[in-house]
Amino acid sequence: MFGLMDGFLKNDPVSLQKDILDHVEYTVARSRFNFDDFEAYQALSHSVRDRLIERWHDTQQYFKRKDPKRLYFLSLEFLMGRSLSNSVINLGIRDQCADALNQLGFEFEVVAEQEGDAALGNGGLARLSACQMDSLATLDFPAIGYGLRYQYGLFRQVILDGFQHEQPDYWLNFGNPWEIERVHVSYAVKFYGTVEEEFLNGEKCKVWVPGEMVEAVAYDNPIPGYGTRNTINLRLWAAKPSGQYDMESYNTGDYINEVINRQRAETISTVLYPDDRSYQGKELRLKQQYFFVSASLQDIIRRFKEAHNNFDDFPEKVALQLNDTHPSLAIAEVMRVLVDEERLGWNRAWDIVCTIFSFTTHTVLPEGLEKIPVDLLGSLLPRHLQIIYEINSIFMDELKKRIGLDYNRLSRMSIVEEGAIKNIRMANLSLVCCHTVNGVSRVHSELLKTRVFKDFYELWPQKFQYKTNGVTQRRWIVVSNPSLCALISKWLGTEAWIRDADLLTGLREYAADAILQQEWKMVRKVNKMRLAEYIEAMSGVKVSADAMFDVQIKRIHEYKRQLLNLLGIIHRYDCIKNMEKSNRRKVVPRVCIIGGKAAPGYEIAKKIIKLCHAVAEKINNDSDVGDLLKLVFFPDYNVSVAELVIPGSDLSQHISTAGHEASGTGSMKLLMNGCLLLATADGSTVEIIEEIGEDNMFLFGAKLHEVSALRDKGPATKVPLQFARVVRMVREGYFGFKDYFKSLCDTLEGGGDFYLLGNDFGSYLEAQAAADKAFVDEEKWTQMSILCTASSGRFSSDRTIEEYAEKTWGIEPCKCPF
Ligand SMILES: CCc1ccc([C@H](C)CC(=O)N[C@@H]2O[C@H](CO)[C@@H](O)[C@H](O)[C@H]2O)cc1
Repeated sequence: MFGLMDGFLKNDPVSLQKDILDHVEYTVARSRFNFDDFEAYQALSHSVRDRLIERWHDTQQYFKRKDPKRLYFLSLEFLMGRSLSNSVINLGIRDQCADALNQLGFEFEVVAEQEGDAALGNGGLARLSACQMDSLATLDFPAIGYGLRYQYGLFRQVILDGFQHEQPDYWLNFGNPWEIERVHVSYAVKFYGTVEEEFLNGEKCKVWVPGEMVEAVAYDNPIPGYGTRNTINLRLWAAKPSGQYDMESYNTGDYINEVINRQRAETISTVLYPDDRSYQGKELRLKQQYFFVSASLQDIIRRFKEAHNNFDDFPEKVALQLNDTHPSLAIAEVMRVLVDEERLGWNRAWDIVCTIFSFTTHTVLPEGLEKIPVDLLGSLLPRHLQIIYEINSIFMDELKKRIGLDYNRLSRMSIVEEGAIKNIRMANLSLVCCHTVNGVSRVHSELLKTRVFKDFYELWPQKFQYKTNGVTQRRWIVVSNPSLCALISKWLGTEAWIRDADLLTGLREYAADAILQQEWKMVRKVNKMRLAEYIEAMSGVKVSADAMFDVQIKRIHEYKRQLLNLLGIIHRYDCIKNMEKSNRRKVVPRVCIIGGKAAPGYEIAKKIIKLCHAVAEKINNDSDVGDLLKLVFFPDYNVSVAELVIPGSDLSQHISTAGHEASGTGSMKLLMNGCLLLATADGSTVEIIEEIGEDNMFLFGAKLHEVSALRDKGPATKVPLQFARVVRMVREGYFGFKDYFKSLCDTLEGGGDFYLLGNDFGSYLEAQAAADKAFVDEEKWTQMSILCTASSGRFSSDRTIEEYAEKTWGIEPCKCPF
């Protein structure tokens, strides 16, 4: 087992014990003879942090010496969750830590629960970034992640009387042992001001005279690989008042205001924008985007210049990944630095920029593409607006040569959107500049080629690729489901699958093996009982671990159709109520679990959460139905809740209207844990079907190519009676709040139903009935469950990263030898 000896720090339980007690005394400053679970967590975390720092130093030193081409992953969101368990597992010292704690009278699991989530992101995109950092480290790639160190992460969801309330997530309240403040790594970031023309050695050049300066200070978060010494860096920027003092105001004795003004600077990195739908074109959001882009690029160019003095080498040493359009101001920023500061000349600068940038979009809907009002950009970043105009006019000229004067197409492709409000289309800027553009599943990329970016695909087909998302099996099996992890290793006779998920296919031959089935069922039962305990503690609802645990856990969105799930539950309840008592023994008991946050301003999504509670209130207190059906809403769904729910899930729902989910990654985590999927053929589910076969999952609903025709049919679409009935039950107040739910019902009837819930309701109920039928055949179900895990290897983020490294970034592993 690796990890016995780290650098200077030893990893045997006695050494760990000593380090923990030293940190209790000297870091946490509590008596080593009297400290509680939280202080034990702090002390252990600092002991693990020390070991991360050793590996981090060795890795960075080695990268410095080898000077490989590096990947710089720019993302405004990283949903890291907890770090303790993941770190000790990737360092290979979990058991030693548990032993050390035990000897001090503490339980590892209890201590690990003390940690709060680092929730610096909204949902899919943010968690994907975190999974990809784990794979980049494990595969020894020389990479750095850059982002923002929000003081407030994604809001805490508090449910009062069934309504979502948002509470600030001040996650740094008790400090954060997993970050290292780098006071010496800081850069000034400029805003506002004007652009002057000056002559420098006879040449005209542009000089940006800023109106405001803010300091960006680095906080480093070591990211350990699994089974390797490589530990890479996630560098997050925090805004601090800049050092420059406005002496003027001091003279006037207006000191207080001066301090308050300077304090304002810090607001830039204060809070994460919690709305993962569209862009509100808010100035603070734009300031956040430019702040982290400018600091990151200053850091990247400083590192490059330490070893190079010719920018022609830049593309050989630097690959810049734009995680959606949020960081795409980086394109204009590199141009500004290379043209205005490094004086490289426009064309040479543009050639470099077009060689270093690649772009991933995570959005399907054109209206989800980011646009920045020209006025806003012009006042905050006047030089960047000039540069984007220049990029666009050159592009438009080239385009006219290529496609002639097709004004509709020219205006569709223009980076500048004319109209009442002129906007900059950040996706178009990214498409014009980046050498590679990809969607996050095969279906998604087809939609980009045929719809969203059709014009650009026809112009530059070679730029378009797809990289189907993945998730890390380290966090989503080894950390969150240790008993399943041990069982898999036992039957495969190796732990190599933890670094090579394709080896999971080795389970296929044992899928019908009675002994494995027995052990598999046992592992799942224990995880379900743990989940049942949590449900009772959290909601007071007693659930039976023998029931089918049916889960839908993801952000609340109309296109993800949590409402379809709820209408299905109402139908199931209604059927049970109207069923002969004698027939009830044929009913498959269900515990329905729904979890997810709604963007604070997203009213319809909030009504869906309320309806879920109203329906639960009715069903869970109906002794007539008893254990046959329970509905539980999991409040404050986050990474840690997912780690608890996923191992105990029998069936999971991924029921978005076809053509709306770019990929989906929750499905992959559940698949890895042997949970069966009830799904539409959307996003990455299409590739999951190919891996595990239609007969190992429950499919339903309109196919992608059918959706637009069905929409055009509108009110003519025939909806099953059951659908009209359950909608009427809600509309007529069967669950109360009649007026409050009216607008929700209106989205489904009278020609509405944009997401085709009515059209898909029939096949949805059939799929649910098929799941019931399969569940009672334990052998069959367990076989299907084993095959899900066995076929999940392709959906490891290791495969995703290897594809990016080879086909987009052109980077090679750089494994730290010692
Ligand atoms: C605040 C604005 C904003 C807007 C969109 C977003 C993200 C792009 C939304 C998102 O998370 N998209 C999801 O990305 C996942 C990872 O690729 C996919 O699996 C999901 O299908 C997609 O919805 C974040 C923030």
